[in-house]
Amino acid sequence: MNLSSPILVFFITIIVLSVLRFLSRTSFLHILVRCWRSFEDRFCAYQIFKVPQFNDLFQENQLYHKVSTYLTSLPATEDSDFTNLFSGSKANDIILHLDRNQVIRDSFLGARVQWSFENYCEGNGKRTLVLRLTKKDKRTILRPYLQHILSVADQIKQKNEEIKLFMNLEKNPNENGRWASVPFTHPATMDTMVMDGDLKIKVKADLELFLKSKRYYHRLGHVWKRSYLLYGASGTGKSSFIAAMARFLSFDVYDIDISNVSDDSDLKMLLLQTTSRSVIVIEDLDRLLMEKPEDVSLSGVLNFMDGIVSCCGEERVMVFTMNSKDEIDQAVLRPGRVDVHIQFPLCDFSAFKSLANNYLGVKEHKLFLSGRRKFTGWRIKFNSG
Ligand SMILES: Nc1ncnc2c1ncn2[C@@H]1O[C@H](COP(=O)(O)OP(=O)(O)OP(=O)(O)O)[C@@H](O)[C@H]1O
Repeated sequence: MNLSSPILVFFITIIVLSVLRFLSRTSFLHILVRCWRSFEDRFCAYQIFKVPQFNDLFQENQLYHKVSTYLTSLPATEDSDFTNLFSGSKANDIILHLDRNQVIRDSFLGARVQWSFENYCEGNGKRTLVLRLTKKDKRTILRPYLQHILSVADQIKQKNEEIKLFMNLEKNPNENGRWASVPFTHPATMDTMVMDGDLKIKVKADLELFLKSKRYYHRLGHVWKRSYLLYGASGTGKSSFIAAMARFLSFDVYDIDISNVSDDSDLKMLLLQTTSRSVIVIEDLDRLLMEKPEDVSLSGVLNFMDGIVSCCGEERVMVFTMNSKDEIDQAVLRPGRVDVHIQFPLCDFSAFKSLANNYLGVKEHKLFLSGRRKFTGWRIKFNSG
């Protein structure tokens, strides 16, 4: 035995005595609790409410909607032990939805995260999505991860081309908001619209330019919106053209029924509850302005058209229809309020032949006169941009 052995024994004895003293003061359970707490302290949680609390507008949280779309697309949802099945808007379409308290794991840039659907108000089904991740990863991945989710959800929406028609059916808001939605199934597209070919190209180019002009609008300090006036006699294809525009843009349609609007602030609230990337429609604006309804004032309508209150959302196309704009005060249609005017003429013979071809597959008929196809009466006027 050399000299270091007694010193070693001395130190080992001291350590053993200290551990015994520590254990005599602290029960094993306490140690376990401490370990668990320090493990839990590493995590943080974020809640995404379906309808934000204290939101009098009952406006659905778009982040909730997009995160649900994203989670539904993950293979982990299919692998989950308990998943709800729903039919989709298309035939034979099946949608998976996680059940309450089921957990789904995902990873992003090497970090692991965990999602769960939870009810924050037992009984009435108010739902929230909870994201859990470590505090260490929070700083580096939270924002990029959420941005990633938003862009994946947008891509899924575009791929599915599933657009919705929203209608304001009742005057009083309820828990689900002011808008009721159904899948938008109007069959009109830019291809099926019968109109002057040049005009169709101009409209498509205008819409495409609008989509790319976010920076331009921001630089000028304008709300990123574009307004169209479609005018012409009844049955000349204005509503079909709105459907074709929505399909071309893959935007949802919000069709405002003024008779279900209780006052100017209700009109504002409806606009606030529309989402970005949408077409907002007021049909028969001329009738509305002539009849001067009691509930909604002219200034309420003009503010709506200016999009003053729409500054909290972006990428909106507003469409107003009229039978005729002759009697309308020019201030209502001034540039900025309405950017593009498109006239829809009565059907001429060449338009009739195209419609017969589109709807009935009749290309030639003995009653059809030969001659060049020329559409007459279509007119487009750009007020701005
Ligand atoms: N230019 C067109 N191209 C394709 N279809 C058209 C055209 N014009 C009219 N139609 C067809 O005629 C029908 C009536 O058209 P639509 O409802 O779009 O007209 P509208 O101008 O909106 O009428 P209203 O002002 O009464 O609402 C639809 O079935 C539509 O498909």
